[in-house]
Amino acid sequence: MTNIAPAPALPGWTHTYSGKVRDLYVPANGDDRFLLVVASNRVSAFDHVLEPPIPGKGGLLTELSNWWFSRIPMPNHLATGHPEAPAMPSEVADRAVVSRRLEMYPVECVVRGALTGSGFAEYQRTGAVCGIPLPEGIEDGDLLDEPIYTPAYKAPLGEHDENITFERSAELVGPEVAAALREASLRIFTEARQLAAERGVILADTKFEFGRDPETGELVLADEVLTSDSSRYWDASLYLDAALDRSARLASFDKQIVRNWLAAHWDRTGEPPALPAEIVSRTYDRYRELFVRLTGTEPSATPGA
Ligand SMILES: N#Cc1c(N)ncnc1-c1cnn(CCN2CCOCC2)c1
Repeated sequence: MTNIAPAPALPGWTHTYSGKVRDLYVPANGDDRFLLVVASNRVSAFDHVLEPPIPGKGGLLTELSNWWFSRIPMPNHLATGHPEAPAMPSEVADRAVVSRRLEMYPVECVVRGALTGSGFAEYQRTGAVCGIPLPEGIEDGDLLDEPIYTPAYKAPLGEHDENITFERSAELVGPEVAAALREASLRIFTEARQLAAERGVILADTKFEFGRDPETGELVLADEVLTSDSSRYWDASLYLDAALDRSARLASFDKQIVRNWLAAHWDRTGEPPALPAEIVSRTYDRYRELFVRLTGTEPSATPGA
């Protein structure tokens, strides 16, 4: 994976981890109850972090995730209003959250309302996804009659997550927690899909992460929720236009522009080429379009900020 720029030093916080697109910090005073999750402007595709960053992306996705958190009726990891939460560093205030530090479950809780990507690939190989048998004849991008829960084992950074069966997830986290993860994931997906549909947007699939609060023991929704990085969203009118080819119908509101440009300009050997300015701006515009469609408002942060 491309060497990523070092995470910025933030007063009062110690950098502890960098993923493809996010950086994590713990309080410098050793308080292990909190975590700072900073969304970078980095964009990744084909397991590479690309250059240049997309100005405004981190702030927009953080705002969208927080918008969803406020509409999902279950405990979440945000430490907003916690009397002892450390201060938010002003340098990243528009693209970070101070969160409760949880005991994270090693399960990516994926819910699919349509079949594409790794789920469709597994279906083509086996006729099933995560041990769930599906009818014959499903084509890439087809909507499923009912959403399916298709968990994955959270692989270490740089490795691919591994689709697992529900039974395997129960071996990893215990049967009660596995059932609670499945129930919560399907419930949240169903409600979010309905809200998106009312706005002309198809929520095709998404990935949730949960943890256990060490103080209360409760199940807590963590990470980012229902963003363009953790989900596939399609425009409903395009999806239903049979005159369009598949790629146009499945025009997602995320980095598909980046993937398409890379597919045409990179042979997947060596490091990927830098993205042209036009691709950077068009990608931001797609993130912004989804934000406006779902929330009905413009994102607070602007790319130049
Ligand atoms: N959100 C959140 C959150 C939270 N609220 N509490 C504890 N951990 C996390 C968290 C966020 N991302 N990751 C994956 C990165 N891990 C870093 C360590 O190594 C394994 C991967 C964990």
